Amino acid sequence: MSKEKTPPIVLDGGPRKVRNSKFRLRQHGIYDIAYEDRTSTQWTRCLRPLVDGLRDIRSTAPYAQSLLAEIVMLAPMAFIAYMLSAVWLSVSPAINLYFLSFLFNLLEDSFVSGTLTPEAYRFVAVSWVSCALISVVVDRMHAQSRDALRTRLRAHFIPQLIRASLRADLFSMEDLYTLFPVMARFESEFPGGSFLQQLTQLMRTVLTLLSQVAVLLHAISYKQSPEREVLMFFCIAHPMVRCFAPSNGIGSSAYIYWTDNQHFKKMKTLFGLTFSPQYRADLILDGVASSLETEYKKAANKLGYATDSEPYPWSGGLLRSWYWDFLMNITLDLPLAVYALTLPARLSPSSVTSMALLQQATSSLSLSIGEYSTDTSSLRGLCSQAKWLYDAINHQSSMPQGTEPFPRSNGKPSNQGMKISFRRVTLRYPGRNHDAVQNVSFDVMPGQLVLVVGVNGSGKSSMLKLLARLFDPSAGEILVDDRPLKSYDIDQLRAAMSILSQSPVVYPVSVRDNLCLGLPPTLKPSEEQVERAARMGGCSHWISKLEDRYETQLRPSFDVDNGWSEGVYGIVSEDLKQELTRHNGLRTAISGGEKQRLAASRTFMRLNHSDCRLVVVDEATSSLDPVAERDILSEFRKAREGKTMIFVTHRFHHLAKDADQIICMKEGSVIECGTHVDLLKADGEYAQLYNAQAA
Ligand SMILES: Nc1ncnc2c1ncn2[C@@H]1O[C@H](COP(=O)(O)OP(=O)(O)OP(=O)(O)O)[C@@H](O)[C@H]1O
Repeated sequence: MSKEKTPPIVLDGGPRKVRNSKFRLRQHGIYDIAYEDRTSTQWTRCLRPLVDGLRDIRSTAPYAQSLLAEIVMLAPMAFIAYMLSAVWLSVSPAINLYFLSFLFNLLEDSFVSGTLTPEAYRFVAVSWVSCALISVVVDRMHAQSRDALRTRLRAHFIPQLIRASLRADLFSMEDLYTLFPVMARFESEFPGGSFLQQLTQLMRTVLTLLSQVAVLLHAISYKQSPEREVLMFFCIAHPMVRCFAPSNGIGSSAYIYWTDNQHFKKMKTLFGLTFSPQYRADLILDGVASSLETEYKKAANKLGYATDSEPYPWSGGLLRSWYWDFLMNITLDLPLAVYALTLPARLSPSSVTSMALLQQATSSLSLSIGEYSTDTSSLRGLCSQAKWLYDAINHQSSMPQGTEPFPRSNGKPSNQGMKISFRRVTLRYPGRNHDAVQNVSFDVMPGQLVLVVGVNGSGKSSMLKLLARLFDPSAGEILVDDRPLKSYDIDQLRAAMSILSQSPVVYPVSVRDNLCLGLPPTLKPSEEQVERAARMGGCSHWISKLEDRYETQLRPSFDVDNGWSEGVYGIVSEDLKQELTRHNGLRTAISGGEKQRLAASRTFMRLNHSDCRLVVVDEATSSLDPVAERDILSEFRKAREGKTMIFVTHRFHHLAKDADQIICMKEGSVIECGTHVDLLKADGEYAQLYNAQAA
């Protein structure tokens, strides 16, 4: 066995300037970091972010204003309770500080006069305790009103985001997470909630700071000069240093980071493969599973001890220069030390109370200022969050939306199939260097049964995607009922189409809901109607074997956040774990063929109960046994009345003779078009494909 060489330890590198680049680079373990070089204009280094920030705030503040107004209107009482409680929680530290300084002043007076005033002590004690009690009650009120507001926010904004998201075209889908401010688990998703929280946080920090400064000034104003000035200086020295210290080693600039380390990338990929359920079966079937551990170990060994934690400002290599931390520490403790050292020379009761006050004041003020310096940058974030939410809600698809109703009221009666015309249509997918559909022209007349055939990758499915307007042609035009496809209201047009795709999906809902999704919202299908659709799609048999039949919850095709809320916090007993399992819904997995039958039944449900004028079946029976395939296709043929039907299939022998038109595609182009008899006579590509099947 060959002995692996121990890899070297990689230390962080300091900043380095890249020639002809406006970026500076530094290294953090396996990561490269790039940030903007601002050293040439030193004075703008501090001002620039401030000016940029103000400019941003100016442009985005109207969004924040609208969002705030919308939140207030949603739940005025909860909002008032939330804000009032926030105000109390902000000023209560200052009130405590006030009582503390009051107490110290009482102490001083007692020392000087030699008499105690019990009423005054009682007053301070009662007020202090009451203040703490009020804070407990207000804390609860704050949490309750926050929860009430969040519930309203979710109910109000999520439907708007759903609508906007479903309007997005496939090009924007790639940016879905950038466009839509919903990334976390559904349970923690409250659009506008973090805006509200940050707004309150900001308000609380400013109020806390102001009230503490006011109380301190009030307390210090009782002292004699120069003690008053010394106290003042000591109180603000540390918070000021804290305020001006850069937040990390690259100042306040934003930065990017990446890694080209192949070993790390391999480890990440192997980890992802192992823990994503989608790959589990394939890993086992392909015999890859057994080698994953060894491969991971090999990659980890090659990576060695290089730091692979992501470069956040608080990780070692990116910390600010050491002297800032030194200055912070020394300003925190030194004033107190100096004060204490000089104390014996002028010992007085007043000096003792001053020291205690100084200690309390310095630490609480510096804490507030620390929070303040973090929160001011979030004023900018706060406004842009509001903008993000509104931008998402108002997101428009990059495909222009038509307004013409479908079917047109003055057009053909809706019991006729759809007429479809392709006119020199070309489609090139973004980032591809060849056309998936090239200069294609044909007409499908209302009510025709059309067969689209061709070898893999010849552009059949792409043509259907164009028809459903998942993509728009790069050139040419598509007409529906002699009007441009683009001119129609896309939702109404899609409602008149039923497309059964190559890889149908199972939704994370019950069998019944899987069948009924996509029906007009007002329709409440009866038990018989659901069972009939299931029968037509060949599902009755396997559904009858399920314990909960139509109510069985199905395991989805993709692991999406589907609202199955569950969780464990901390270490729980076995009994608790079992109780949780009892509450978790169990989801049933179904086979590939059953999925296709389910999807076919869903299509039949739509055919039977909605105004559907075009049915497209795209290679949707590939996992079915020949008998099931024949039965389903025959059900489709029976349901032809008043509909145009397009079948895309590689196994077309039992459809060919019934087809009014066969379109044969190759490399994105239509190379033959006609009836089965015509095309066999022509003895071209179609005849070859047909004869290959018959053989
Ligand atoms: N979303 C996409 N993005 C980029 N290229 C795509 C996309 N979908 C398909 N293609 C490419 O377009 C070409 C045509 O693919 P299409 O799926 O339309 O062929 P097909 O005839 O339906 O194939 P099959 O019979 O295998 O289903 C192929 O080269 C394919 O790689």
